[in-house]
Amino acid sequence: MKVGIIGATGYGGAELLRILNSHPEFTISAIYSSSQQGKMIQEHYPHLTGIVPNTLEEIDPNKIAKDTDLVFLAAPSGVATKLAPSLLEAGCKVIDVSGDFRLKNTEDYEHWYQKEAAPTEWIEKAVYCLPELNRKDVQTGTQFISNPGCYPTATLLGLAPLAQSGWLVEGSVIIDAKSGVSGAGQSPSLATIYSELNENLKIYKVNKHQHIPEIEQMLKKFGYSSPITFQTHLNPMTRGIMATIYGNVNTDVTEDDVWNLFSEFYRNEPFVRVREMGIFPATKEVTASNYCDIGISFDERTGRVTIVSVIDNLMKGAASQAVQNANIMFGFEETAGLKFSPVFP
Ligand SMILES: NC(=O)C1=CN([C@@H]2O[C@H](COP(=O)(O)OP(=O)(O)OC[C@H]3O[C@@H](n4cnc5c(N)ncnc54)[C@H](OP(=O)(O)O)[C@@H]3O)[C@@H](O)[C@H]2O)C=CC1
Ligand SMILES: CC(=O)N[C@@H](CCC(=O)OP(=O)(O)O)C(=O)O
Repeated sequence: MKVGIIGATGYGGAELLRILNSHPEFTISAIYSSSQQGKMIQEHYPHLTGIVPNTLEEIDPNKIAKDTDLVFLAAPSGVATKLAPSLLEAGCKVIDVSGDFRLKNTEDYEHWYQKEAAPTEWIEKAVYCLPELNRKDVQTGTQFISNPGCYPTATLLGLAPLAQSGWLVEGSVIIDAKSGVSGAGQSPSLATIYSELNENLKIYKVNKHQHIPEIEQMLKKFGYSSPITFQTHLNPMTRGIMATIYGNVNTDVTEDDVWNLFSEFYRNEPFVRVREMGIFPATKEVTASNYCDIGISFDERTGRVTIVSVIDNLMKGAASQAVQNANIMFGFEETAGLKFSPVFP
């Protein structure tokens, strides 16, 4: 299967290139850039020297549809809104890693992203797929997948077992999340320069993060309908997200119930690893992999469960999850090209 990457010069695009370069089913047929056409990818990313094809091409939807079976869109929000419809109309399959097609309610998108939403007919066509929770929504013939956000991936995988169990007390969920700086992409900003980031810890987008409605949209489907408190922090590290999630459970629930729930829920999931009760994962334990690792503790004094969920934001939070979705879309083994272990230390 021939695949192309739009946004190959970005961090998410570079990870897509690295993964797809050794994928057993997909062959990279073209890489595209809106600003560096004709340049070679190694001029931008020396670590990708040797990858073929290496010349960045202009973005022409009709040509892309001729040259590829599937295109990954890894561009800033607002770009897919304009580009995805023409790629889809030209006959391409598309996986978009931006937030443009995740929210089914266009008013939510416009409120939280402060951008014009895509036309409703295309939003309806987009299948939101966090594989462990939504793989059944991808049918034979699905042409368009909207890849989940990085924070929602960590948060929803952490919360799904409890949210679906019906044990969660409405209104009790609080999520305290931290991300490495690669989550902000490659474009420099004041917040991401070394002198502002190093030896510092900053909370940002307090009660305004654009991933809040995405998390709530899924939680509602699980039967948890209250608004959540969700806060994000910029941590002085390159990769990784840790979502620390708190929620109260009904009074008759025990620690064993919580443990059995999580271990059963993820028993057959190749990319979710639940630690023993009271053992917690660290971000480095998933670096450069498609894993989401989860730790749980139940405090019987407060009736509160603490869940810690870690992912690599560029991998399970973006590129490797997009490849997992591509495997599902084409009916390949879901783990194809993704079975590598994390990099440590
Ligand atoms: N970083 C992360 O951890 C995650 C990112 N995402 C989302 O993935 C997307 C990509 O993120 P990331 O790789 O970090 O971002 P980067 O800023 O690192 O890269 C984005 C790339 O998009 C391309 N681009 C910019 N404008 C346009 C345009 N008008 N048309 C086509 N391409 C354009 C640029 O390449 P060029 O100029 O060569 O075209 C650029 O290299 C974003 O929507 C982001 O929100 C989702 C989950 C996690
Ligand atoms: C550290 C950091 O800045 N992270 C970014 C993640 C953005 C992202 O992935 O954006 P979409 O999923 O909405 O496309 C943020 O918090 O906005």
